[in-house]
Amino acid sequence: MSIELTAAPSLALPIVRGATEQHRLPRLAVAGITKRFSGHAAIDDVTFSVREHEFVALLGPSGAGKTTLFRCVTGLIATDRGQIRLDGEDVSTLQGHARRRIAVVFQQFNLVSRLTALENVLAGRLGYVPLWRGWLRQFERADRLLGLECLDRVGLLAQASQRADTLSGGQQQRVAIARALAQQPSIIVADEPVASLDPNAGAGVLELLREIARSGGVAVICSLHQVPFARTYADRIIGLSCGRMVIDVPTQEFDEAAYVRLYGAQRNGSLTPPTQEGAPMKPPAQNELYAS
Ligand SMILES: Nc1ncnc2c1ncn2[C@@H]1O[C@H](COP(=O)(O)OP(=O)(O)OP(=O)(O)O)[C@@H](O)[C@H]1O
Repeated sequence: MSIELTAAPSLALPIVRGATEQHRLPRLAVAGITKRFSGHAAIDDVTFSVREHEFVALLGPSGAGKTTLFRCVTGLIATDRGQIRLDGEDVSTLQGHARRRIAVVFQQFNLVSRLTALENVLAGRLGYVPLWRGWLRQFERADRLLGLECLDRVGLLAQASQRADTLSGGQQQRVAIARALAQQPSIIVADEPVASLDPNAGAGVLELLREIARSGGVAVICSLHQVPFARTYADRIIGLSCGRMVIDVPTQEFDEAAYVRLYGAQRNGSLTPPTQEGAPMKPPAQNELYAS
């Protein structure tokens, strides 16, 4: 298929090489947020930021508060205390288009199975077109071209007219990422995006998210249960335990002590222990990627 992309709003942004941490703009800034359910703090005084071009992995045991944190960040639930800013704006005040700058990728893809890959991607444009156009699925040419560009970006241009429910799990998650890109987001919040995928498809999806962060101005924060995946793909690792943020380090500094702080003592010996306390661990071997 040959397409002319010049009419569509472009996703192509220059790769920033050599840009230091200080030069990168904070996309998401979370300051001292707390969320309680029936008096119990699911997240407690959490502070961190995610900068443009950054891929941050959020780790933590079950019940640590990862989903609650994401629900606060995406505005699905209100916090009891603290502030969340997107590109400097208070998230709780964002309306319409501005709210679409936070895109979410779910574990279960959340595609409409009877629609094509392209139609699913165009759902990412719904906040940008008049309501009646969305209902009738009558999108402008520029939106359709943008949708195709997004599918091309995730390697699925050839599947544009294929029904979503005929795609593999890995392909469906790529369509979901293309839909997120169609929102032209400042940040992509990915809630366990590889939990339903086999190791190779999962690695492909994380590689794609990392590439999106690096080559565009988009920031990515991604919760994971696979520590080796986080160590392979993330620029930075933050960790929640019992609702509190206990780790916020560049990935190469995520050592044995950090692992134990988050999860307690290792039971399966899947991560190579450091030679001395606090020393960085070796990058994981391919067969370790799904070990923990
Ligand atoms: N709507 C709710 N009402 C009451 N308690 C809740 C609610 N949502 C979350 N919680 C509680 O908040 C805590 C954190 O839950 P959360 O789902 O955020 O953890 P998680 O780290 O995402 O877990 P997992 O990795 O298993 O998905 C848990 O104790 C949970 O029971």
